[in-house]
Amino acid sequence: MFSAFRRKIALASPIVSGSRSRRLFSTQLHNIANPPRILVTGAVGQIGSELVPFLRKRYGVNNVIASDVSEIHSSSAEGPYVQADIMKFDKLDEVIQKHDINFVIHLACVLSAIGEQIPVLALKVNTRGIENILELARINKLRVYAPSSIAIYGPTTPKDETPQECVARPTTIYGITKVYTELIGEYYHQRFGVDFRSLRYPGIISSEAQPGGGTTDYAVEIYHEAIANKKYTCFLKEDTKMPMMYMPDTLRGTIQLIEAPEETLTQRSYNLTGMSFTPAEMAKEIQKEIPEFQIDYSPDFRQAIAESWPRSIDDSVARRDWNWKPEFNLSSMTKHIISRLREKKNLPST
Ligand SMILES: NC(=O)C1=CN([C@@H]2O[C@H](COP(=O)(O)OP(=O)(O)OC[C@H]3O[C@@H](n4cnc5c(N)ncnc54)[C@H](O)[C@@H]3O)[C@@H](O)[C@H]2O)C=CC1
Ligand SMILES: CC(=O)[C@H](N)C(=O)O
Repeated sequence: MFSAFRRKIALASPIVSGSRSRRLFSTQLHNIANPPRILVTGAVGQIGSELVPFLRKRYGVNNVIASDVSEIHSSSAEGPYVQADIMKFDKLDEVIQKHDINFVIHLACVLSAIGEQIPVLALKVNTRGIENILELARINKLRVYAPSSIAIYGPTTPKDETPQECVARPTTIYGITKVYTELIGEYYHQRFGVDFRSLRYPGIISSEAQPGGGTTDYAVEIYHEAIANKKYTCFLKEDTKMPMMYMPDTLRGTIQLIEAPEETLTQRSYNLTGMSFTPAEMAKEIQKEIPEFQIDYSPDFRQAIAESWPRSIDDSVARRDWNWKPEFNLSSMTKHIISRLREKKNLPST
């Protein structure tokens, strides 16, 4: 009876062993003759709006299909775009078949601050989204990259130089869903051979795209306000140190991980960081470029979230396994962003 049951299950969902499946599911991304066919979910968000053009430059415009629940897509991301809700399995399946997708970059999510305002939305979008993507990956033999976050860590995690492997008991709904993302991704990898990879991004800072409702958003808003109004009211206390990374490093690190040969990887989800600083340190750096800039502080509910996360991250395992090394620090990023924002607004450089 048991063997009949096993045969039935095997027919319904063809399970393959880890090593064979890794060969089956892996696509050599840098193979020019056979480029990947990538679906990016959440493509309209902060990371997607810069990652999509970056991927298109590397793999070809028509090989990267941007998608989001939103009807509108960024003007900078010109190329194929599909409106698709991550909760709708059949619609996603249709897009995958129609565009011959073999790799999903899953960015659709609800970030930490919005997550604490509407926990049930974050819970649904962030868990059902990854479940749908992984199940589609299992059935269609797709690769999956889905970012995690420093939000997987919580108050009982070591705060400084948080190691790759340590206690991950977050207190935000967003963090809980990110732990789930990592674990379910690892399960699909071990059980079904899906090539699942992830990076635990710190706060991502960009000059081009606006943040989408996170706790680290102050570190993006501050530059825009410094240029527009020469002052900023920060929603975190001045001494709240957090791990961060500039977008060009994020894009480079993401490509490095997704293109890394399978045999070099010792993890499915890697710690990653660029720098760590406080709002006061960031303000000081901005004042070197804009001496009149003023900052004041009015901490809100996001202070408690920030205090539950690490102050700095140990990403030595990523450095060792696939040669990760950030290029920007607080000073070089600040100079770069301010000159970029001035350029966009046709303002003189000093
Ligand atoms: N931006 C950051 O600082 C960090 C981001 N990450 C991760 O990177 C990924 C992308 O983040 P961001 O671009 O910053 O987020 P974002 O909030 O800017 O963008 C998320 C996108 O998902 C879309 N979306 C929401 N619900 C959807 C649904 N039901 N169906 C389809 N699309 C839906 C939104 O319309 C939005 O365009 C997420 O997994 C996030 O957890 C991790 C750590 C830091
Ligand atoms: C660190 C993150 O995951 C994100 N930027 C957030 O603040 O929610």
